[in-house]
Amino acid sequence: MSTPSDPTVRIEPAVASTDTDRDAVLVTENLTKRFGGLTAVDSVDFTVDEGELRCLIGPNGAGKSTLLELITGQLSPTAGRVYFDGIDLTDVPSHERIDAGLSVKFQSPHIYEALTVAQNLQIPLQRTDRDDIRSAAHETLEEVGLAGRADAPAGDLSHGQQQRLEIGMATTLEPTLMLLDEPVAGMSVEETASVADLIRSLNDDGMTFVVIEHDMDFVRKISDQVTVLNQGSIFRQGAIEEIEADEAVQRIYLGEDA
Ligand SMILES: Nc1ncnc2c1ncn2[C@@H]1O[C@H](COP(=O)(O)OP(=O)(O)OP(=O)(O)O)[C@@H](O)[C@H]1O
Repeated sequence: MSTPSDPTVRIEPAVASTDTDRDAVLVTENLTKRFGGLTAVDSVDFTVDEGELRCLIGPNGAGKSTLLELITGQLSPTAGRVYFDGIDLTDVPSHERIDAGLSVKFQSPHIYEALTVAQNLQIPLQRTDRDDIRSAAHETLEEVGLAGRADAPAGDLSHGQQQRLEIGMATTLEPTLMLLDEPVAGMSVEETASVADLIRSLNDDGMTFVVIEHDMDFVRKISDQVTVLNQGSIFRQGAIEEIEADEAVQRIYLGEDA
């Protein structure tokens, strides 16, 4: 568990979930979100262990983004709890969850187009206690394959390069868990392959991931374990081969009742 770098951040009381496994990084219990009469996330018990690279898939409107926003704190649940490293974060604001080791990259890039690539990386690094911000930014540029573009305005990068830059910005905080919402949407085959390589290499180095994705070729490249969400509930969980061969999963994607 990362220690909050900001001394003003207090995450207490530290209430361990009864269902938290020793190696579980993320546990949701009975997590529920209603929008009026619509239950977007319905009593979800979702566990991710340390070191996992879990993909979260499901048809449009299944509740994937809502679940992610409940985990990051962008949304408050109607019911249920969110535990991170055994600590109850349900009522902790989202910026404090970042300090606790939870990073998120939303679907559209959130970068500063007028700043250079290196300057963009320096922004999150200022949140850390590192005193070698310039060299840390360059290390990350190497990692995300953008070393040659350090001085280019971020707005000049391709869509795929911007996504890699933003993943790099999130990794500078050395999160315990990285959440990515459709990281390869709108990318070329080559760009998708480079993001897949980056995620795999960060995961090989020990970073835990939850990745929401529709592109099944990409899911196959990066993940062995997949969770399928349908109508707000966990529908299936298992190895990618089993999930793809599951006729009930195929039916929900066709909009048929399973
Ligand atoms: N702020 C909101 N207000 C009302 N309804 C919402 C809100 N956000 C999401 N919903 C509804 O909740 C359900 C789940 O939406 P969500 O975006 O989480 O699904 P998703 O699985 O991420 O879909 P997609 O793959 O299309 O992005 C949908 O029916 C959606 O219309």
